[in-house]
Amino acid sequence: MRADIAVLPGDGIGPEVTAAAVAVLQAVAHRFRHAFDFAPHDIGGIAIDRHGDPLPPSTLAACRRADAVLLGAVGGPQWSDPNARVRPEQGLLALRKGLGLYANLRPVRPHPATLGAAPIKAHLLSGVDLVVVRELTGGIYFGEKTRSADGASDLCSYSVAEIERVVRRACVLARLRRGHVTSVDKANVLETSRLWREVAARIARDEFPDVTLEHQLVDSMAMHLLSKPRAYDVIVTENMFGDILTDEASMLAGSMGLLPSASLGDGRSGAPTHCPIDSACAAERPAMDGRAGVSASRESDARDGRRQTTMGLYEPIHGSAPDIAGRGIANPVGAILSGALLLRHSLGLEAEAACVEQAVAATLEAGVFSADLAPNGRAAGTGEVADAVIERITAISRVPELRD
Ligand SMILES: NC(=O)c1ccc[n+]([C@@H]2O[C@H](COP(=O)([O-])OP(=O)(O)OC[C@H]3O[C@@H](n4cnc5c(N)ncnc54)[C@H](O)[C@@H]3O)[C@@H](O)[C@H]2O)c1
Ligand SMILES: CC(C)[C@H](C(=O)O)[C@@H](O)C(=O)O
Ligand SMILES: [Mg+2]
Repeated sequence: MRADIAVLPGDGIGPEVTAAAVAVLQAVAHRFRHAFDFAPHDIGGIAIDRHGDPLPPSTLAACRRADAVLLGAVGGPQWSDPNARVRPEQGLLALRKGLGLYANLRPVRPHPATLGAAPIKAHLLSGVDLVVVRELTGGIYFGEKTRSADGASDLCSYSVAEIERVVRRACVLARLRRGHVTSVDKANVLETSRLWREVAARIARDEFPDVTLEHQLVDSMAMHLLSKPRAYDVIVTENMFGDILTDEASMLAGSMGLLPSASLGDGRSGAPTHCPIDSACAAERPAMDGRAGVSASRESDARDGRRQTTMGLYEPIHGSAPDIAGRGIANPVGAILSGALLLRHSLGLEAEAACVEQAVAATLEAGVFSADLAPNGRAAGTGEVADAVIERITAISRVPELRD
């Protein structure tokens, strides 16, 4: 297969983890005889420095043309002056909005080998397997912002249609997992949350009678996520709650550096609407330790009849980590697993995606840990972790069921 992948390394550790993810995707292309073209483009702080714009029109146009976009991270102290006219983060938000990527999937499946790095008791973590579906192009992030001498405001608004489409995505995903959706809101205080709850309840009742929906207030959700994380399957929530809850959820896995994400819309403009999550949902399952394996994913292919793919943006959930940038010590696993999601959701390459996920799992099992996971032990650098994954891609691809 030929594929054009736009690569947006961004700032801080973004270029370091993106280079690792690209190296892994190149190894996949080599092993499975694909031709992936990687074209770098500026976004974020570096784009402000070079173009005066955190999302230059040339970057957005290249992303629109590409089959998929791989992004590192944006931001950093040099662009964080509160009075700055433009900020790196605006580039990322404009990209998500510009590409219509309203559903952000953030799978959380702690690997047994990294449980020791998590600040939560290990017995609470084994078997945790959840996906947060974060609404990504609405809410307070995109409402009108005002600032005057005596105050400031950020408007939070949601339309019915914005809530319907993301809740539908979550329900479709749940249907192919354990059939359970937790909708998170703040309906005891916010009007947008009361609408969210009403719409979520209607969609689940009318369109997904086979899915169990529960509602949870975001403050107590933050607590339950740590005290009973195994209770959750699919969590759907608005933009800002999803941002905060997923950084919290990274502590279930052991590090911010471990979690990948896929941001999806309805496909290219003009293309028929379909749900890429249909085919990808079961495939979220092997994300960290390969327990469900390739055969489960192939079963899902068979159910779907054919692979469904869509353009998407793939990025680790972490930021530019200015405190460790430039030292070659960042954990590239979140970026590498984002590359696996890219193979699955945008290129329809399930066996290749599972191969990357299994190679990451085998790397962690072998104790190849970056500094965030091995504070007192011998830590592997960013490139060493990537090399270890690449080595295992070759080894895993000798397993008969993974041969193409
Ligand atoms: N998607 C994105 O581009 C994105 C996401 C979050 C934050 N940011 C930006 O990043 C900048 C820094 O934000 P922050 O410090 O709040 O969050 P951060 O995610 O950059 O870092 C939080 C902590 O996690 C650690 N960390 C993050 N990723 C890691 C990795 N791969 N390996 C090892 N350790 C890792 C960092 O060292 C830091 O201690 C800000 O400008 C923020 O806006 C960007
Ligand atoms: C950098 C920032 C705009 C971004 C967000 O809040 O969406 C980040 O925190 C994330 O989680 O991707
Ligand atoms: Mg965030």
